[in-house]
Parts: sequence; C-alpha cells; structure tokens
Amino acid sequence: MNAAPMVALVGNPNAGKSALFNALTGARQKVGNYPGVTVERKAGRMSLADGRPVELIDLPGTYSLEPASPDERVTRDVVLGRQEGERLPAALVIVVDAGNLDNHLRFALQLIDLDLPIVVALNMIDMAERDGLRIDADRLAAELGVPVVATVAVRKRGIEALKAAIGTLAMESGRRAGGVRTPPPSDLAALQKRARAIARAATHETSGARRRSQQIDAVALHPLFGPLLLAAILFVVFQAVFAWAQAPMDAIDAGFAALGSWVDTHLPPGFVRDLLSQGVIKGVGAVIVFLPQILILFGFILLLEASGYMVRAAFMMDRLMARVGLSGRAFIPLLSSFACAVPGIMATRTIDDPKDRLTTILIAPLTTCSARLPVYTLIIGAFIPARAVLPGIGLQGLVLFALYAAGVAGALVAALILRRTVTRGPSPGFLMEMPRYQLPSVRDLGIGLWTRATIFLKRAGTIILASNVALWVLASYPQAPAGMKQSEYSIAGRIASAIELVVRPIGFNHEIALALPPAMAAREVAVSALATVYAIDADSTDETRTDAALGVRMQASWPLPTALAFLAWFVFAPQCLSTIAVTRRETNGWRWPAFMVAYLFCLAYLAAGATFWLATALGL
Ligand SMILES: Nc1nc2c(ncn2[C@@H]2O[C@H](COP(=O)(O)OP(=O)(O)OP(=O)(O)O)[C@@H](O)[C@H]2O)c(=O)[nH]1
Ligand SMILES: [Mg+2]
Repeated sequence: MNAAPMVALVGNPNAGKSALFNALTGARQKVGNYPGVTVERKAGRMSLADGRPVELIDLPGTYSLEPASPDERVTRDVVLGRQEGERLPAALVIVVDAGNLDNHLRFALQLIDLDLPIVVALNMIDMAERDGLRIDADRLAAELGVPVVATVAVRKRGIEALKAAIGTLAMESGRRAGGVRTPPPSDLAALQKRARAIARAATHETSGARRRSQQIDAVALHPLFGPLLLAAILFVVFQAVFAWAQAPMDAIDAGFAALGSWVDTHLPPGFVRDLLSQGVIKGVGAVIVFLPQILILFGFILLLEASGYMVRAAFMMDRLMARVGLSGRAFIPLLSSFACAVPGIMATRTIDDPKDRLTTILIAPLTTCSARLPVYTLIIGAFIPARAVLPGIGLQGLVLFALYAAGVAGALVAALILRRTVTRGPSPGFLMEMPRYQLPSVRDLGIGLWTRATIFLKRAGTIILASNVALWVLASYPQAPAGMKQSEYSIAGRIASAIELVVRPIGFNHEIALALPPAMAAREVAVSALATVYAIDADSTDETRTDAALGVRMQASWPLPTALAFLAWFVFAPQCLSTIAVTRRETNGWRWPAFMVAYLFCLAYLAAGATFWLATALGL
C-alpha cells in the first residue's frame, strides 16, 4: 500500500494528546485544561525527518477500551480498526501524563496487550518535575516492553525524538502482516495493580513538598471561600466586558461611520449606494462593533479553562446540578455553550447515559451564547444608565450578569422539569479528575482569541451579511409613497405587521417584529436588522438625516418595558437554525429538535410577557 501510514494518538483525557498533535502536525486543534476537550476524531499530516508523510489521528481521551460514552466509542473503533472506511492504525502513540502515571498506565497496559506497534509519549514531564517527581523513562520502557519518549508538548520538547520513534514503527509495521488481537477481557483490578507497581518502580519522589495544586484547592474548593471566589471571578468578567471595551468600540464605530460617509458622498445615489450604506455598512457594522466585548469575554473563559480552574467550578456546581438531575459531566458541554450551542451540543458526546445526554442537549440553548452578547449590550447600552450602584460596580455590568444568570437558572429549572417528565430516569454519579493548575501560555491564549475573532468576523461576512442584505431588499421594496413609512410599506414591513399581531401582547413593536425572523439565521442579525431598518427609514422620510447611533434612536422610540421584554425574549428563545440542525443530527431525528423549539418559544413568550407586564405595572 502506498498511502501514508496512519498513526493514532490515544490515552486518558487531558493527557496532552491534542497538544502533541498540534506540535507534530502544526495544526491548531483546541486544547484545554479539562477532560473531554476532543470529542471527534481529527486527522492531520505530519512529515518524518526524511520527508515521508504520516497520517496522524487525534482521538477523544478515554479511560479504557470498554467505551462508556459516544466519544469513547470512536476511540475504541479507530484503535481496533473497526471504524467504517478506516484502516487499522499502523502504530499507536500512547500519551500518558508523567505526573499521573498510576492512572494513565492502566489504559496504556490494556493497549499494549493489543500487540500493535506502540510508542509511549511520557508527556508533561515539566509538570511532574514541578510536583517534585522524577520519572525514569528507560526503566519505564523496560517495564512496559515498548519504547518511551519523554515530551513536553506545549514547549515542543521531545517532539523530534517522538517523530523518529514513530518513523521506526511505521517502517516496521509495513513488514508486519495480520490484524489486531481481539482485546482480551480485561481484569481492571489486576491492570490497576500492575500499573501501580510499574509507576512506583519508575518514579522517584525528589521532594516531599506538598503539591501546589492541593494548596490552591484548599482555598478554591473551600466550602465557603470557594463559591465566593467563583462569584467574584464571574463578577469581574461581566464588569470588564463593559468597562474595558469602550475605547476600541468607539474606534470601530468611527471607522464604519467614516466608511459610510465616504460611500454616501462618492457613489451616485441609487440601488448600489443604498445597499452598501444601509444594508452592509450600517447593518453589519452595527454587529462588528461588538468584537471587543466578545474578545474580552472569551479572554476570560480561555484563561479560566487553561488554568484548570473551570473543572473546580464544575466541581462546585456538581451538587446543584445533581439536585436538578444533571450529571456533573454536563458542566463542560454547558460551558462550551457560552461560546455557541453547536459545539456545546456536540460536547455532550462525553455523557454516557442517553437520557442525561438528551436533557443536556435540550437545555444547552439556554446558556447564553456569544451571539447574544451584541443584542444584550446594545439594549443595555441604550436603556440602562451607566452609573455605579456601589463603588466599582456598574449597573450595566450587573444587568448583563443578571441576564446570564437568568439563562443558567432557566436551564436548571428546565432540567429539573425535563428529568421528571420527558427524560425521566436515574442520573448516574460523576467522577472527574482534577487537572493540575497551570499558568496559561500567552501563545495558546493568543491563538484562542485569534480563532474566536476569525469565527466572529467570518460570521459577520457570510451569514450575517447575507441575511441582512436579504432583509434590506425586502425592506426597501416596494418603495413607499410619500408620507408613508418605508419600514411598514415594504414586503418585510407587511410580514412584520402580521407577526406584530402575535407579539404585541408581550410589548413588542413593529421594528422588533421585523428583526425577529432574520435573527433565526444568526442572533446578531437582530442588531444589524434594526440598524438597517432605521437607516432606510431615515433616508426615505424627509426628516433631516441624523446619524445618531443606533442605541440613541432606539432610546427615543422604545418604551423601557419593551426593551426589557426584548432582552427577556433573547434569554430564552431558540433562535438559531444551526442549533436546531445540530440537535437533529445528534438525536437522529426531528422529534427532539421540534420539542426543543416548541418549549423554548413558549418559555420566551411567557418570560418576555411577564417582564413587559411587570415593568409596565411598576411604571418603568
Ligand atoms: N505543562 C504542560 N502542559 C501540557 C503539556 N501537554 C499538554 N499540556 C496542557 O494540558 C492540557 C490538556 O491538553 P490537551 O492536549 O487538551 O489534552 P487531551 O489529551 O487532548 O485531552 P482530551 O481531548 O480531553 O482527551 C492543556 O491545558 C495543555 O496546554 C505538557 O507537556 N506540559
Ligand atoms: Mg484533545
């Protein structure tokens, strides 16, 4: 066979497989300091020292060859050559955490018994040394009967030696015949005993110093200080989103304003100018302005993930989650949903119990995805005064915090109800390893932010742009006769008038009714649609053209209860088509996505209505 030999990276979760994969192939797979980051098989190409190619595969971490959850099944099938359309791997790279050998060697021993060509990557030796451990790689190799290469994936140490070892194995396997041995039924207790004995033989404790992670955890997981610290961290995050973003947002805003007036003065009046000025620059610009806030939020999330703190947060939430019938394993998927529900729903593959998994999928859209941030901050910026409630604590940040909290509370209540009705069943226990604390690397943080920025800008340039141009066309034609409002006379305006009949009782106005349907494509389109509609109306009426910011215009024409109801709607509404599509894929049918959409719409309608009526009753 001429094709490049296939080599798979396997090992326990959080051993550093993806970090090694990136170091070996130059790829940028997501790494994170918690178990369960990788949930799919990812392939990449690596070149050996002599230039020969090898196809490298990164797999979800797993504890044994007996899979407990869907992502672990992928790993077993690839390793045993049972994956459809996939060859048996020519060799395995078993990745183990040098500081956690007794646990990681158990799975390694199981894999070694398969009789495939194997090299062990003894990863994270830097962390082990920090903890006062010295690992004898030669002794380990002798005990295991396979080559062992010491590596530090994040510093690219040992990568060339590992490449060389992979090269040798790939050559050998070309001369081998036959397949993989069927895995013998494993006696876990015996394996664990062997693993512990080997780990002890190869490890020297050089200092009896108490491990640093344990010292930090004495505070971070303390029954009183732990939750206080978590609350304080979250608080700072939401304050920072408003406090730090103003300058760059003003700059972006000014940039788009300049671009807009250039187009207005240099292009002849007509279709092209209006499309560019109203539909593209005003509309998409209104969304891109929020890039700094999104990056600040993600900067914090990435820091908390890389440091190892997120798993502690999961641990503290576990009691609460258990009480509503969710497994602690649901924490990471729900956390990913703060970025976007799509990867969040995919991350539920780490949950073994099917009903547990289904519940988590159904509530994932309730955690506030980053696409909602522009909508939230637009309304908050326009309607909530920027004053301090207490020294250092701004009201705007507090309201944003409350919106996120409302989403989380909604998710917990929904889980509680679902677990007692549609997804009734016992909820299994939760075991999650605590990763060690680490200082996040600047490079990883940079790559993470860069990835986020490109995802957001790509969305703005594709789905948001396309939806908004479509909206612009529908909102610009037919042209309204003098004296009539374009946003009401146009096709989009008439559709909106029909929708308005349904949403009028919960306080929504015609503009909101117009912005809701295109927001199904992407939530940010609610913002660009409002910006575009205001621009069209300002141009078509003879009122002197004001270039007032979107927020200022809304402030002038929306009653406060309407604005608050709009916020409440966005906390709960199932608003994007990609989420519905991924739910269909992960649950194999239309039944659950249909259920999800229905229950979330009801919830959003009730929440927005209650907010509107309450705010009106309070005379706001
Ligand atoms: N100090 C140190 N950190 C490492 C090393 N290798 C990986 N890490 C960090 O360990 C964490 C886990 O790395 P990943 O590559 O995501 O682990 P994984 O094995 O792919 O985990 P799953 O995908 O969850 O199975 C990340 O925070 C990495 O930055 C290493 O050699 N030294
Ligand atoms: Mg991984």
